[in-house]
Amino acid sequence: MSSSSFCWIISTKTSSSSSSSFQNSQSHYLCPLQFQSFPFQKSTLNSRNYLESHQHKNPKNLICVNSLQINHGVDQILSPVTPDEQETGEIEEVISDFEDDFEDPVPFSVNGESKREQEEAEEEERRFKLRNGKEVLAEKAYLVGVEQKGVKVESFGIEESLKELAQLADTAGLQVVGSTYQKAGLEDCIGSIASNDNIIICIEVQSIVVSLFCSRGNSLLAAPNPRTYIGSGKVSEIKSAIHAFDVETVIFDDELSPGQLRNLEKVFGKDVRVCDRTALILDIFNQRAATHEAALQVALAQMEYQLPRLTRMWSHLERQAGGRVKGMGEKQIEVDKRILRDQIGVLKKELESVRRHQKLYRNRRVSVPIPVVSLVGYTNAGKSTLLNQLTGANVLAEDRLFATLDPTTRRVQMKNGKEFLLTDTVGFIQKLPTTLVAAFRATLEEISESSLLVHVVDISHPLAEQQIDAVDKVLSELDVSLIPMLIIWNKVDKVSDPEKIKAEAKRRGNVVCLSALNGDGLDEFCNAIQEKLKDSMVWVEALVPFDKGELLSSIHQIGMVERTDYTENGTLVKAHVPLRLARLLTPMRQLVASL
Ligand SMILES: Nc1nc2c(ncn2[C@@H]2O[C@H](COP(=O)(O)OP(=O)(O)OP(=O)(O)O)[C@@H](O)[C@H]2O)c(=O)[nH]1
Ligand SMILES: [Mg+2]
Repeated sequence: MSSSSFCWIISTKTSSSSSSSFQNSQSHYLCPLQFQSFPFQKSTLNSRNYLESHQHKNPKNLICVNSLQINHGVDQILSPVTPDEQETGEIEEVISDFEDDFEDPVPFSVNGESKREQEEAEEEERRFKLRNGKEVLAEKAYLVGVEQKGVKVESFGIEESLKELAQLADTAGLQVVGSTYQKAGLEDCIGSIASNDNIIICIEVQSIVVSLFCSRGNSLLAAPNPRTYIGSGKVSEIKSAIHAFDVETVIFDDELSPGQLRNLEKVFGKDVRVCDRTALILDIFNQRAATHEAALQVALAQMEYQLPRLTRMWSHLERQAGGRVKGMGEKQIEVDKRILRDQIGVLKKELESVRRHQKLYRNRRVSVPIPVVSLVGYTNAGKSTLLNQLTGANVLAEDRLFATLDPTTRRVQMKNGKEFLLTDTVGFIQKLPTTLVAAFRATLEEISESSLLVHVVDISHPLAEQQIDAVDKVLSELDVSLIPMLIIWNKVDKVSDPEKIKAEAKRRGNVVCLSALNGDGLDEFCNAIQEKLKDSMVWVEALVPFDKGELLSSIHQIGMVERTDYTENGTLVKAHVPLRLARLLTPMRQLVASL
């Protein structure tokens, strides 16, 4: 084993003081380690990708230990051992200490070369993604997040937020090649070995490579850096990642100021696009907008986002003029901003006219006073699946973020013949950009005009509670707090203990468990809707003349009739009805009073 064990130190310093300090102290460690130094890799990159890009080994033989574990990682793996202990079993035991974080190692391939080639081909194949029905080569994206000191992580942790950002990037058709974040307390985690350095240590033990990696760039950010949002160590780390993986887009998990965006673009170079979560979401919305109204809303939101960020023209002009030509650039940028402002004005007018049209349509619908129930919830919670299941609609429902952008309304007929309208609309997400909420305000107006909100929760999601908080936050911005709400715990078929979840739902009240996918719990859902709607209805007693038969059937269809008596002047009805129907019945209610 000793003959096959060696260590790679990837260090920011050339032949590396870290390598020699490591080498000096290694004689009594595990086995004689051979060192190979690679200058200026400075990242907490996924070491599998790093080694893959440098073609050292079949990367499937890598085991990665993340930077948090490096403290005990170095000590344990490189702890002094006697020659007798240099047996496989001993080594395996060391490795198994980390097994929670290890990926299953794949046996080393004898035919490593061809396997790697095949994997490279597969990797290249995976880069082809469908975008607007066309196959395109996915851009390579690198994700960056920041966990700020003192800011209570009230909802999503930084790792979960980055995971979601990766899903968003995938939805946008990008290929995520790595990610990093800035967090507290890692600066001394590799102690004397790399006190001034960023290093990745990879140790091959038999056919398995254990890789330890750490970066000084992980130091704590007390507050976002006003110039670059992240610290300078992190900036250099990302630059290295850009080189190592040929990154084309760097995506930040938080909204960057125009200045930060500009500075980062300068540092990372002209071939790298820098964007933030907001721009990524806008891009997804742009790809997915199916109706004219949605397309206009997204275009408007994109332009408003771009206006303060117009930077490209600067550098383009500077290059053309062979240096910074202040007056010229300023003039051009002002011209560009004016053009953009004009376009925004045109879009706003067009959008207004589309909305007027929509409102007319909605008002026509209001004249049939069927209660409107709106589905709201986190993206991917199952809203469209529920609408499809209840109404036989064919709304696109898929395991992707933001599958739905445009509202769809369908009539639901319950078993007892009662009816309501169910509206499915755009899902919410944490850190939803305010520009986007504003742009979609008109779409979301549907929500504010409904009699009941149904908050659909994916209860099988590990972050269900945090998603609920994120949805409540957006709803509070929409001023819909007066509308009654029913909570649905969807995807109960996916949880490990459905009975426990159902018992908890019962204990809380106001919560219905169901599976929109297989239809379990739909009857309870409809009953709960009816109960809730009744709460939002008003009690009326009206004498409906015989020639107003259609009103009587509306009362039966959408209201809850307690009693009917036939008199010689018409039908005396006592019922709960939606407010709008109650208004239509006003003259007939007065007739009762005069009886
Ligand atoms: N197992 C299981 N999967 C479900 C259930 N409901 C929905 N899904 C799946 O969850 C994914 C998302 O469903 P959608 O209905 O598109 O979710 P959505 O809330 O409309 O999402 P957006 O339109 O993105 O806001 C799809 O793959 C569905 O098949 C359920 O009850 N059980
Ligand atoms: Mg949907």
